[in-house]
Order: sequence, then C-alpha cells, then structure tokens
Amino acid sequence: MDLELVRQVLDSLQVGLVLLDRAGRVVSWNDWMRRHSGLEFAAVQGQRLTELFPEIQDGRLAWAIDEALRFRLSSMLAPTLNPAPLPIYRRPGDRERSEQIQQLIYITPLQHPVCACLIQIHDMTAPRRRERRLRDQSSLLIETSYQDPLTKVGNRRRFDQDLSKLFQQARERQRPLALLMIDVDHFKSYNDHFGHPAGDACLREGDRIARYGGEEFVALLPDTDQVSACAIAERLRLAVAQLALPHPYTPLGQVTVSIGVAAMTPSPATLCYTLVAQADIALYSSKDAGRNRCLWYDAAIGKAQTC
Ligand SMILES: Nc1nc2c(ncn2[C@@H]2O[C@H](COP(=O)(O)OP(=O)(O)OP(=O)(O)O)[C@@H](O)[C@H]2O)c(=O)[nH]1
Repeated sequence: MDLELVRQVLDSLQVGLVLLDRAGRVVSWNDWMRRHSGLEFAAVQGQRLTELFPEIQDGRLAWAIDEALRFRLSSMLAPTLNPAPLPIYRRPGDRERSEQIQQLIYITPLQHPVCACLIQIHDMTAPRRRERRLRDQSSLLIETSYQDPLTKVGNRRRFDQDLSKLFQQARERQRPLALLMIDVDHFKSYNDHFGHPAGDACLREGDRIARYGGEEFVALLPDTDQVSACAIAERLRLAVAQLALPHPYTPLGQVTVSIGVAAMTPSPATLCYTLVAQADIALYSSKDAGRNRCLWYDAAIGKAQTC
C-alpha cells in the first residue's frame, strides 16, 4: 500500500494514534491527536509523553508504556479508574472548563526496527455520559417503585421488604419490634361527602409511614416495646386530630384515625405475618370499640387492650 494512503487513513481515524520508539519517544502522532491536544506533530516528535504531559508521570499510563517497552506487555486503561489521563479536549472551549475527553487507552508493543509501541486513545465521553444518565434513571425508577404515588410515603412493597428485614434483625438481636396499623375512620363517607379528590388530599396528610392499602397505613418501629409503641400511636392519633380536617360523619366532626398496635421480640419460630395479624386484630378492636383510639394486642390473653 502506498505510504500517502496509509497516512491519509491514519489521519482520518476517529481515534488517537501515537507511535513510540524503543526509548519511548514519539515517532508518529495522527491528526486526531493534533486536533484534541492542540499540539502539532512537529512539536511532539522525538519527545517522551511524560515530557509532553508531566501530569502522567506517576500514573498508570506511564507505567503501562514502560511495561510495553521493557517487557512487551499489552494493557488496556479503562476510564473507570482514571477517566482522563491525558490533557486532551473535544472542543477548544473545553480546555478552559477542564472538561477533558474521557479516555479508553490501549497500549500495544510492536515488533518493528523503529516503532516499539502503539497507543490508541478512544473518546468515551458520550458513552460514559449516557451510562451515567441510565444509571440515574434506573435508581430513580427503583426509588419510585417503592413509593406510593398519591401520598409519597412508602408503598406495600416497601413495607413487605422492611418488615422481613427488620423482623429478622429483631430476631437476631433479640430486640422488640413494634407495628402500628392506622386506619382513617369513616373514610367511605368522607369520600362520599367531599368527593374522591378531597379524600386523596386527606390521605396525603400522613407521613413517616407506609401505605398498606386504601386508607390503611402502617409504621414499623424497631427497638420499640409495646409501652413505647402505644405512646407513639397515641401521639400519632392526637396529631391527626390536631390537623382538624372537617368530617361531618364522625362524632368530633373531624377526621380521626384508629390504630392497632402489636409488639414482640421474635422467637426463632415466629413468622413476621404474626405481627401483622396481631396489629390487624388490635385495629379492628379499636374500630369496634368506637374508633378514634389506640388498642394493642395482648398475646398473653389473645385479645386487644386499650393503650
Ligand atoms: N379518595 C380515596 N379513597 C380511597 C382510596 N383508597 C381507598 N379509598 C376509600 O376508602 C374507603 C374505605 O372504606 P371502608 O374500609 O369501608 O371503611 P371506612 O368508611 O373508612 O370506615 P371504617 O374504616 O370502619 O371507619 C372506601 O370508600 C375506598 O373507596 C384512595 O386512594 N383515595
């Protein structure tokens, strides 16, 4: 092949090419390198890369070039560890902003009387940016998949996962775990009276909790025994009452909640669903007892008691 054609091909490649002699001095430097480094071939010819770019002196690139020249070892420097070893830029303005090209570099030893090493530099800036955008999007999706879209608190999926994790932790550490099950009183008539959108707005007033389903919410309280859980439930019930959201069909004329409490230090044989079942019994006992109150499940007698 004629040399002029080889030169034209090398200068047209969308990849940086540098050829070094046995002493590591630049023998060839294609047009891609000229454009992105701002250095003409005449200015770099016969110089070592470490002289041209002192910043690479103690880095992996200088070390990999040395390995290729001394031991004929090939290397690949991925942009994950050091994304931009060489001060090369896509556009002239990028230099001022220090936005270097993100580089994937191959270092290959050559068997040739003059040229001992070939360096190829690929521009990974766009793929890396795309990768980062995809990663951000996927973490946002994961986050959203655990969130209730209406109330923005955790959803049932979040609760199920937290429950099994916290229950196992409580069992291993032999610490108590409490569960509050909270249900808005007479919510059907609230919806009927104010309309579904107002019902939605009312549900959005909750926080610190997960939505178990419909107008039922749950709160998992690690390291909390029954006495403390009842105190928290009572504070929560009063906090809802203090919101003073009007509701014409409750005795107080405002939105109230009923809360069922269960707490246990799990034994090896206990299943986490037992805690849920106990809180559920306590919640329905609160409803039966007249609503707007907190009851806890007393396993010793198999019945719910007032907090
Ligand atoms: N606005 C709105 N309403 C909901 C939503 N999810 C469930 N509901 C309503 O919540 C109501 C729940 O009613 P029930 O479980 O029968 O009980 P209740 O009227 O709250 O009465 P008690 O719980 O016995 O005090 C139903 O009318 C559901 O339609 C929601 O996302 N938005």
